[in-house]
Amino acid sequence: MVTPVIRTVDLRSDTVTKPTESMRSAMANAEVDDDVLGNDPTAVILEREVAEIAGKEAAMFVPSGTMGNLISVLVHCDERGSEVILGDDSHIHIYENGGVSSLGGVHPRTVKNEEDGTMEISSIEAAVRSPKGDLHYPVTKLICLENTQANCGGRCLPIEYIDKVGELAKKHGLKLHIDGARLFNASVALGVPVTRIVQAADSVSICLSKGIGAPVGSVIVGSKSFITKARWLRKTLGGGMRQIGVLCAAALVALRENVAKLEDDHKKAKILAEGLNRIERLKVDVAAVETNIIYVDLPKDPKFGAEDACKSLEVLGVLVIPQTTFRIRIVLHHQISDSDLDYVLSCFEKLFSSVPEEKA
Ligand SMILES: Cc1ncc(COP(=O)(O)O)c(C=O)c1O
Ligand SMILES: C[C@@H](O)[C@H](N)C(=O)O
Repeated sequence: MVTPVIRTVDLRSDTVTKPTESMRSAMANAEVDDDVLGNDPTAVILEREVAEIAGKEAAMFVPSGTMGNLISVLVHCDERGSEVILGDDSHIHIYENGGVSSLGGVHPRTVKNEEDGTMEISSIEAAVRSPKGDLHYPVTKLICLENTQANCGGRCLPIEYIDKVGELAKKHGLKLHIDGARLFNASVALGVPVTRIVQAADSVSICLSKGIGAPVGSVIVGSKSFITKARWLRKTLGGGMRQIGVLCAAALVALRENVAKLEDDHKKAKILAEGLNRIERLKVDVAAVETNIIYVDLPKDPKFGAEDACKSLEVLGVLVIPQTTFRIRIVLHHQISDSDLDYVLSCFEKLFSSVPEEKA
């Protein structure tokens, strides 16, 4: 008999949040206009606000972080035979369908992501290929970082590190892009303003639809000339949108109301990580939980791996996703309550406190 679901706690990602009442009201009342034929007035307000938050000249709303990264890479890598240096566990390389290559013809040159989300600076420099180099080689145009680094567990890149990569980029005449899908999480966790974190970057893609809970969208920031080129590319990719003020209004509410909630997401993540780590058969690197992402390592039981555990947790109403064969990813967000945490812990205890019955 299937245990009745007592409640549903959705920890699959911070992309699962539902628009708040204040967002829905703002959406309903948004001032709008055609953003292809002119400028949607609410989009203009949002773009100005995010450009100021990031300390960059200009900004542009895009429907997804994937499109934000793609446009940014393609603006910087505007010549055939261009190469981008990025982490081997970066979202651009792993989860964006190889768009930089398949759509942009840009060659990815991966460098190992360390556990803390960085790439060794010496390895980045060794990967740079110069236009004066060997006839066999593509030409490096861009370095991409990711802050926080999602696949390393939401780790924050230190400011000093980003500045050093920026210096390296300048030394070799390269540009620096930051995939800032969870940049607000990094800013809150580091206690450093967004402007300072991205100071060395030529462009940044900032998700509004993740931790701060907008229903849709990201914003890319950079110089005025970067955004002018980006706007053309967005249209080329079919991203020219009409009355986007409906979406931008919700994003403005997210910016103004939800950045302040991120610290609590991080606190909840730490509490849940500590609780899970107390369950004997589970292992969590609690010290590595810097923001809202937790990795839970399961016993290496081929009869009950991450996929099986996620299915069993789903029956209890806890929604999480497998990260690897024996690892589960949990992502906290502002619509998770303290009592949800207690319930999630009880479900993991129910599942893992006893050694599973030999499966028939
Ligand atoms: C680090 C990172 N970058 C980019 C993206 C892409 O954002 P979107 O899902 O809006 O395309 C995501 C996840 O969604 C992400 O986790
Ligand atoms: C899976 C990935 O694309 C998404 N950005 C997430 O973290 O949920």
